[in-house]
Amino acid sequence: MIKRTPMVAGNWKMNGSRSLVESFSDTLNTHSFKEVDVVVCPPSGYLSFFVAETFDTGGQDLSAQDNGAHTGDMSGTMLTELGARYVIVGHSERRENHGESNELVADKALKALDNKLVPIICVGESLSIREQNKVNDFVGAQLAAVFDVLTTEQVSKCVIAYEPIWAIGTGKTASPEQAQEVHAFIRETLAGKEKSLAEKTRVLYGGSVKPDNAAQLFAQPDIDGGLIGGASLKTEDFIAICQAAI
Ligand SMILES: O=C(CO)COP(=O)(O)O
Repeated sequence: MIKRTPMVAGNWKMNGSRSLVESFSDTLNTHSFKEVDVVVCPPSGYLSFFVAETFDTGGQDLSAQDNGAHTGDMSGTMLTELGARYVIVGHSERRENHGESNELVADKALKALDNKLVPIICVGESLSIREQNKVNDFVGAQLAAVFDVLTTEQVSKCVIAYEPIWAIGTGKTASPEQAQEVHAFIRETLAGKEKSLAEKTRVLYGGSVKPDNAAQLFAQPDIDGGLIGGASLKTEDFIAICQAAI
């Protein structure tokens, strides 16, 4: 049985400030996170202001292209040069607000790997999909698109994040049982490709994770940590969530 190191990643979305980056770095660096991998994903313009000693940084998106006439986009190489080790791909806000398809998300994951970045691939359903009892079909299709582009070996280098859209920023967390059910499905899907892939791959939960619900969620057998939005902007809350993952 392979032991997976838990992971907590903060997604600042389009929030924060230079002074928050500085105070965040100072406080986080006084903690040693030995048994949990801690990642902060700020808006990319802030990446180089981080002094990250006890944690890593990541981008929130990258282009599927290497360079060229793509105004406003950021390449994997650029993120790497700014010190990022991870990058979120396929967040539901990008899928919805920027029309990103399952196929484009898979291409972005591949581009991240090409640039030695660890992709955190987000999947998750809307409330209407859940109400139609189609969660597994929907999440299964999102994962299938990844397997169309990435080899099993490449998927083993990724992190998956299950983020039900109805739980993002709503204060409506999935219950530990609801989250575990989908995490188990994701792990079965990975096992369908290769047993060791399911054992190795970290699957995070995201959606209204707070210090008071994190421990219960992270205690589920198939939940390896969290992708945190709002609470990742409050240093003490974020640290408490990181500690709940150990
Ligand atoms: O979207 C999320 C992280 O990527 C979750 O956001 P909240 O934690 O604010 O619900």
